[in-house]
Amino acid sequence: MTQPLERVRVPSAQSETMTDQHGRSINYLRLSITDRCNLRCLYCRSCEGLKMLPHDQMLSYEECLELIAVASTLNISKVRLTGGEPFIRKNFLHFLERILDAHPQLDMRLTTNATLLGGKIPALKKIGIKGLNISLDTLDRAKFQRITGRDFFLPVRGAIDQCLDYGLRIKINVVAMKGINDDELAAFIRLAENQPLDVRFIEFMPVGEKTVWRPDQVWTSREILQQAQEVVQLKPVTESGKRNGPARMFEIVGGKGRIGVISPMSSHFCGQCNRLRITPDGRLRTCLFSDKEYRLRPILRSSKLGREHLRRVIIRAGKIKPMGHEILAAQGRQGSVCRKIMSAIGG
Ligand SMILES: Nc1nc2c(ncn2[C@@H]2O[C@H](COP(=O)(O)OP(=O)(O)OP(=O)(O)O)[C@@H](O)[C@H]2O)c(=O)[nH]1
Ligand SMILES: C[S@@+](CC[C@H](N)C(=O)[O-])C[C@H]1O[C@@H](n2cnc3c(N)ncnc32)[C@H](O)[C@@H]1O
Ligand code: SF4
Ligand code: SF4
Repeated sequence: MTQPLERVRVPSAQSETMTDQHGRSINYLRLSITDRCNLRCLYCRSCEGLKMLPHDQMLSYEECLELIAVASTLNISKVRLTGGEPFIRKNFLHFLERILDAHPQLDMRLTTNATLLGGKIPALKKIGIKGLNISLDTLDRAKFQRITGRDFFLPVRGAIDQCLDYGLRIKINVVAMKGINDDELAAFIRLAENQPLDVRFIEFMPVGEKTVWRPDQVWTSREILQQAQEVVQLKPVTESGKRNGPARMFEIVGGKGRIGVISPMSSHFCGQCNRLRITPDGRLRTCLFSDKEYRLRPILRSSKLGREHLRRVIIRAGKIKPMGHEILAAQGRQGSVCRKIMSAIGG
């Protein structure tokens, strides 16, 4: 249950670490810079007739920079840029440069479908990007077209090889779906065995009111790991120090890369959740699964309300961040857990 915002006390220190009512430290922001995408992935935004945000409702790069500046005063040390497809937004590379110029210490990450990466990899490297999370749910060209609605498998596959040539660290995100890509486990394992990259299988989540998700399509992490162990020997990666996120990673004995699982459906990691999300129209979403959002854009655009006000709203909202698995449990096993679609949240 959430508390009304006005009852939450906010300390007035200039730089502070955010901790929520469950004792979770918040130090990671996922900033979605667009709801637009050149793919139509069936698990994310397959529905026809999607309404896109008008441009004037999307945060400008200046407003995003202001948000990142405010986040850095709250000891947010990691910012992931996502979308929609972030590379679809004009002057995105220049925006990345501006972020790193202003915040050289920031751990800045990107999640992309890699369709538009071709030719940009040397520039990314020069800007100081060390790695990319790339979505790829199949190693088969025809199936790629069936899942994403577009025939862009070859450019994506090429971009992954080019990233590796340039020494960028690659994590491949595979949405694990029974009846769709569960016949490709061995092929993905071979990819991680032969290349120095991570392949992470994400359990299919029922996000978006028109989701095509069905419970019988969830290919669980437990099943994936059991099946993987029939193909290769796996050694759990034990995290030294603080937990780095929801993925559980495994080395492939004798291989170059690793495989991992992200299990939002079967073994929730909400107790360690350290993240906030900002939607492209500047709404703070404190949990992926909760449609409760806090409108930051009017504050950013106000001539009267300043940075301190923005900080306070973020701190107050962060304080009452929900436990997403409780929302999922309350929703039952049939429908979607939240109304907004993934491409409008950022994953
Ligand atoms: N339910 C839930 N799913 C998440 C959360 N974070 C990530 N995921 C899922 O995992 C996917 C992969 O996330 P990425 O964008 O690659 O980011 P990440 O897992 O934080 O990546 P790293 O920081 O590299 O570990 C997301 O798109 C979501 O589908 C979370 O907080 N809650
Ligand atoms: C919304 S996309 C945005 C970034 C970029 N367009 C991409 O695909 O990497 C971020 C991540 O969300 C994941 N995702 C989208 N819908 C999902 C769902 N229903 N269940 C699990 N993961 C999902 C995608 O696989 C992707 O890795
Ligand atoms: S998962 Fe990414 S690439 Fe696929 S439709 Fe969603 S936003 Fe686009
Ligand atoms: S479901 Fe919500 S609380 Fe749980 S890990 Fe995801 S964002 Fe965090």
